[in-house]
Amino acid sequence: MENGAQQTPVTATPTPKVGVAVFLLKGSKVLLGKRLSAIGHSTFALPGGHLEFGESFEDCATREVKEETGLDIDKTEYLTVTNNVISEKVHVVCIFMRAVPADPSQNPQTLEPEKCDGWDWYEWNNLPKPLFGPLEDMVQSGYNPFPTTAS
Ligand SMILES: Nc1ncnc2c1ncn2[C@H]1C[C@H](O)[C@@H](COP(=O)(O)OP(=O)(O)OP(=O)(O)O)O1
Ligand SMILES: [Mg+2]
Repeated sequence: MENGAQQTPVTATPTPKVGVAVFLLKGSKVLLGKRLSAIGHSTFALPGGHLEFGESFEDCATREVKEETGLDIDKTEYLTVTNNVISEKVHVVCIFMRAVPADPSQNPQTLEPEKCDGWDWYEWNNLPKPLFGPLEDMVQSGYNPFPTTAS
């Protein structure tokens, strides 16, 4: 959000927000970046952000990945939702989506350097540490974002 129009006044009662995070998958790799935002500082997280008023989950995923990495995505689909009480003041219901890069040769760019240290592809079986709390919880629970291959 650029203009801050939807920001909650500091005096208001905290309310849950809706976040959308995207498992951008390339082969057996996933795109992660080290967060520089206050929430989850120095942890590795998926691209994503807050759902804007009137937006679909798919459009939010497409917009946030483009804003943060410059990448265009394809085959965007809903995966799951988690409820994250991150601190006394931060409660985010996070919608997890899955997508693939529209052009696998396109490299991610660090378009919001104040929010992310840089993007890279990581093997799902060799993820960097520490992961962003909500993502770590999913990994610990055995969650796998990759499509199951037909046997
Ligand atoms: N990888 C993730 N796992 C779980 N929750 C996530 C993940 N990424 C984001 N979220 C949730 C928690 C975040 O507080 C919330 C918003 O994402 P965040 O990256 O902090 O916003 P943003 O600054 O990129 O977007 P905006 O400009 O829309 O506020 O979504
Ligand atoms: Mg973000």
